[in-house]
Amino acid sequence: MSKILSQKLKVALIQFIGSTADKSANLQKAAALVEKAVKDQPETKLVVLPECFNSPYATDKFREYAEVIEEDSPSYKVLSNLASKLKIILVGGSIPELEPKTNKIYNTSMVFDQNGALIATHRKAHLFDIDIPNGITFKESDSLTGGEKATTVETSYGKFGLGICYDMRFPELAMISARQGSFAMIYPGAFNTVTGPLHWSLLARSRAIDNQVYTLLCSPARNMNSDYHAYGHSMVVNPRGDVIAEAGEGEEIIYAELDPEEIETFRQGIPITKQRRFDIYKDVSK
Ligand SMILES: NC(=O)CC(=O)C(=O)O
Repeated sequence: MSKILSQKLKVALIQFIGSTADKSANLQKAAALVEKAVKDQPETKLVVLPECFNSPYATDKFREYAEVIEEDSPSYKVLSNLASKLKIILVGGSIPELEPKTNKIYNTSMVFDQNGALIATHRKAHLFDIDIPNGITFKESDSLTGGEKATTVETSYGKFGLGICYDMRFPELAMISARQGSFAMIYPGAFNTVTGPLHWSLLARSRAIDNQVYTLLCSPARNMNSDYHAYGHSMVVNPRGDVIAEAGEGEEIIYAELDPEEIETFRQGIPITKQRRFDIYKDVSK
């Protein structure tokens, strides 16, 4: 049987502050760090950037920083060039996207392959509208529109599912991708100092063990000069639910090796992927 991940895959998650007011400086910094990640550990083949990696994470700023997704838009150009120059799969965190036909704004992740081709986009499907008394109030739907699809990305190594931040609270997206044969779920995400300690690691581990896949969460580093204080703690969780790499709160690049044997071994030991009772819950399994 062919493996869902074709070979061992070294990944890097770039946790950094890209939320300053100067978008082009944020973009240049992201590019420099992606180059550094691959230079420091040349076997790295997949790199992930954080949610809103080149703009403030603020509902009143999304429109100002938004880009149309097309070949000559600034983020597209930089990410595509990096991916082809470094011969990596690049999960470009997310950016505010302007859809020119409807004038709507989305929170969108672009993924590029080793040739610099855009192979997927995912629009954050579940908007972060929450109100925790004495905690945090945030309403992405003040300026954003939610995406309409689950996203599974096909690469030369195998498939992975892609969600953005709040999407990870909804197990269905991960379940759909895992059942399509994904080896990992990747979530650029910016939890905060209220919800991060509560749920970040728990959700990463839950999505991993629900589906026996790797889970990769890539956060911005904490910026105390911005209004939104990202949690940090970018992490990689293996299919058994162990955190195998974790950042602190500051700027940091973390690495991990994803191993197809590990997926197979965990799945053989606890064979939930073969024990599903679709006769009972077929209505939620598609
Ligand atoms: N920022 C988000 O989209 C989600 C988040 O912070 C949370 O779910 O908590």
